Amino acid sequence: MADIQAQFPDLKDRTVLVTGGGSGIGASLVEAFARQGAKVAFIDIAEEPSRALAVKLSGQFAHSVAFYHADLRDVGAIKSTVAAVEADLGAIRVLVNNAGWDDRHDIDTTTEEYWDNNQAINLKQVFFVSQAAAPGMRAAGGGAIINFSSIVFKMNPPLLSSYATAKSGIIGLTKSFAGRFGPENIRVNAVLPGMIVTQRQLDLWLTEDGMAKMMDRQCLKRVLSPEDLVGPVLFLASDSSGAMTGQAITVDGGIF
Ligand SMILES: NC(=O)c1ccc[n+]([C@@H]2O[C@H](COP(=O)([O-])OP(=O)(O)OC[C@H]3O[C@@H](n4cnc5c(N)ncnc54)[C@H](O)[C@@H]3O)[C@@H](O)[C@H]2O)c1
Repeated sequence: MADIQAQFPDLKDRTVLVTGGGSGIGASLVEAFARQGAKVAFIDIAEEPSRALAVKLSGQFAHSVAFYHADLRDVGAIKSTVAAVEADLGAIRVLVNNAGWDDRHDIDTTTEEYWDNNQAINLKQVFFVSQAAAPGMRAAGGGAIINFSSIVFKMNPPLLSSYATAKSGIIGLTKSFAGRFGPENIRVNAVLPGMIVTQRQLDLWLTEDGMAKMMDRQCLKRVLSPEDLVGPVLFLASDSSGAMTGQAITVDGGIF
C-alpha cells in the first residue's frame, strides 16, 4: 500500500466533490482530500457505507466530510445534489468523476435497457455532473475536473463491451471538455487505472489465477491498491499540474 505524504497547500479549504466516494478508490480519495484540509463532499448511492465513512472521517481533519445520497443515473438528482453541495460548501473547485459500475455482460444477452443503464452510470452522469459543477467553477475563477476512465478498453475485454465503450468515451469527453473549459481556467484530465484491488473486486471478479496473469503483465510486481490513485489525483487536482489539461494518465504498474 502506498504511503502518500505529499502535501498540496493550495488544496486547503478548497471545495472538492468526489462521485462514488463511499467505497473503493473513491473512499481513499475522499480521505486523501480531507487530509489535505479540503472541504470534501461525496455523492454515493450506497447509504450505509457512505454514512459510516463520513462519520469516521469527520472530526479528524480541518473540515468534516459531507455525504450526499443520490442516484447519479438521475440527471434531476445530479442537479439538485450539486446545488446542495454548493449551497453548503461553496463553489466546487475540484470535481472527481470517480463513480462507475464494472458489471460483466455478454453481447448475446445485453438488452437495450441494460445498455442504457450501463451507459447512464458509466458515461452519461460524467457529462451531467460536470455540466452542473462548471458554472460555479467558472464563477470562482477556475478549477480541475478529473475523470475516471480505465485501461480495460484497450485490452479487448470480451464481457465489458458497454463498460469499455463508456470508459473510452470518457477520454473523448475529457478532451472535448478541456477544449471547452480551458479558456475559463478549468482543467480537465483523465486517469486510467489498471488492476486496483478493492474488496468489491475481490468479492465479485478477481480470482487468484486472474490476478497472477495480470501480475505477469505488470512491470511492478506488487498488488495495486486504491491508495495508488491518491498521488496522481491530488497532483491533477492541485495547481502543481496547472499547465496540464486534456491529458490521460495511466496508473497500472506498467502493463505490457
Ligand atoms: N478497481 C479497479 O480495478 C478499476 C480499474 C479501472 C478503472 N476503475 C474505475 O475507477 C473508478 C472507481 O473504481 P472502484 O473499483 O473503486 O469502483 P466501485 O465500483 O467499487 O465504486 C464505485 C462507487 O460508485 C458508487 N455508485 C455506483 N453506482 C452509483 C449510482 N448510480 N449513483 C451513485 N453512486 C453510485 C458505488 O456505490 C461505489 O461506492 C470507477 O470509475 C471504475 O470504473 C477501477
